[in-house]
Amino acid sequence: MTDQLPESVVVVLFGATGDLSRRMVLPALLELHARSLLPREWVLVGAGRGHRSDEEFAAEVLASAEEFGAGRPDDWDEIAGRLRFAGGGFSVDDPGELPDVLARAREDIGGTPAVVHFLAVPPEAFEPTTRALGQHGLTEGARVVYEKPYGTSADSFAALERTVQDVLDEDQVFRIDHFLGKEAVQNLYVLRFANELVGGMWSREHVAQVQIDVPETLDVADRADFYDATGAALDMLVTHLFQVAAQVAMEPPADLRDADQLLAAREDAIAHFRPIDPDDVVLGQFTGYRDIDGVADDSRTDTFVAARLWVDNERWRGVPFVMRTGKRMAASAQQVTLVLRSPSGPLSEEAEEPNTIRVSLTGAGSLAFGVTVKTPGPDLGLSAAAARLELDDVEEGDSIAPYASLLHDVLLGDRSLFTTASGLAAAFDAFAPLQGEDRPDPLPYEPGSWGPAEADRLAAPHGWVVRD
Ligand SMILES: NC(=O)C1=CN([C@@H]2O[C@H](COP(=O)(O)OP(=O)(O)OC[C@H]3O[C@@H](n4cnc5c(N)ncnc54)[C@H](OP(=O)(O)O)[C@@H]3O)[C@@H](O)[C@H]2O)C=CC1
Ligand SMILES: O=C1O[C@H](COP(=O)(O)O)[C@@H](O)[C@H](O)[C@H]1O
Repeated sequence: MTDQLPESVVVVLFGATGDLSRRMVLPALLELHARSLLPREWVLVGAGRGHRSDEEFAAEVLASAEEFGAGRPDDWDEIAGRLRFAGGGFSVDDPGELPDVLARAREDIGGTPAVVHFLAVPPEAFEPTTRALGQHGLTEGARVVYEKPYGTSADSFAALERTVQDVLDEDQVFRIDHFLGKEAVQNLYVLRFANELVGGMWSREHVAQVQIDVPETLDVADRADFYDATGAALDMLVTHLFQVAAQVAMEPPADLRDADQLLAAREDAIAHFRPIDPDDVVLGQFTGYRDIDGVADDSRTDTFVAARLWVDNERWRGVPFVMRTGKRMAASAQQVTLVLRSPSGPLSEEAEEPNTIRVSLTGAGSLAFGVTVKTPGPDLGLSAAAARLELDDVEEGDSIAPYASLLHDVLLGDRSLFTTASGLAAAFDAFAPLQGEDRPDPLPYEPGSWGPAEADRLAAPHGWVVRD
């Protein structure tokens, strides 16, 4: 890690016209600019297969800021002057306008700006774009950011990885999983390692079950093609939920600020994931999904997945990690819950609810303790209660969006919040049984519900903590 921003940078955003760019990447870049976290000189080159003038692209960037970011920046005219578009596609056979636009951007900035290529394109475009970067001499000294899913199976992951290693050195490669950039996901290890109150509970001695629950009310109609080819398990489980599980399960690195140690700790946790037993998985598909334009009439794609994962190491042996996510569900939440074992002693049988330590990953996050208290009054009755702390309720705190945080790390060369090749290989190995012939059929569920009732058995005996 260099720990220093480069003097100047050109960011090339492949897929700049797409959904992810509009909703997350462009607002993140503007957030970094507003917070003075970009190099003094920077240029953004949007790259795509169609054609646009720089002015047309600037209008799209502004629309993205107004819809998904902080609105029109006060210094918009200055920002607009930093935006370029390179159309005509980018392949091994034909690099389109990119080499020329990039060369002009470098000239405009002067000196030798750093270059970041951000691949916000569908997964099938990762390999051809990587090869084209090599073919057209655009890799030297550059950093290359890959979106997720980085591979869609153990085999396709390995094939992509071979191409990437052919063309790039590992320290040039940044594989994004934006859940790792969330403030609250980083807070998981701060809460644990800086507080005995939390960290003291962090093992099978005290924890009966870990829940990682990300229900979404969101629809998929505006990205049906992508979604129908992907499904909930690939889109969310083997990616975000596994990475969060690794963040929970990892052994303490000696130095949390050492990127290599943090990466190794997360990787080691994933290496202990037992391959998922298909009997420990419930897939679902919401009623009406097959009527969406772009979805096959006989689609078996899962829009819901609940799974029970076992982490075979000393700390977690025998503790189920139960995970759930889906579209068109009853509510949106992103919550990690440690469900604690019952205490021994005189009131051990009486508490209605187990103690919980709950971390919400939404926004800047929150921490809540579910405890049992005395019911106020003359008798010794017991009630369930919760104490909650907003994690951005901290003096001088100013939370940062995940993509802004991760893009900033790319500029610094800090890879600690990115995934590694061996971590992803182990994740696909644990996931593989779900891609074989034993994959369960998706069960129907009503939009606005909590998914198929069958999924409740996976969270027994406590039940899903996130509920009505
Ligand atoms: N959307 C989201 O919420 C999230 C998406 N992601 C990941 O980000 C990536 C992009 O997702 P998203 O923006 O939704 O996808 P889109 O389908 O919107 O595609 C992005 C852009 O990529 C270009 N593109 C499409 N197909 C190809 C192709 N075969 N070759 C080269 N370029 C192509 C298109 O731009 P043009 O026509 O201008 O060339 C398109 O606008 C994916 O890997 C996805 O998994 C990750 C997290 C969240
Ligand atoms: O990667 C993805 O993440 C989003 C959820 O992200 P968040 O930033 O809203 O937490 C999910 O909706 C999408 O399906 C998936 O591709």
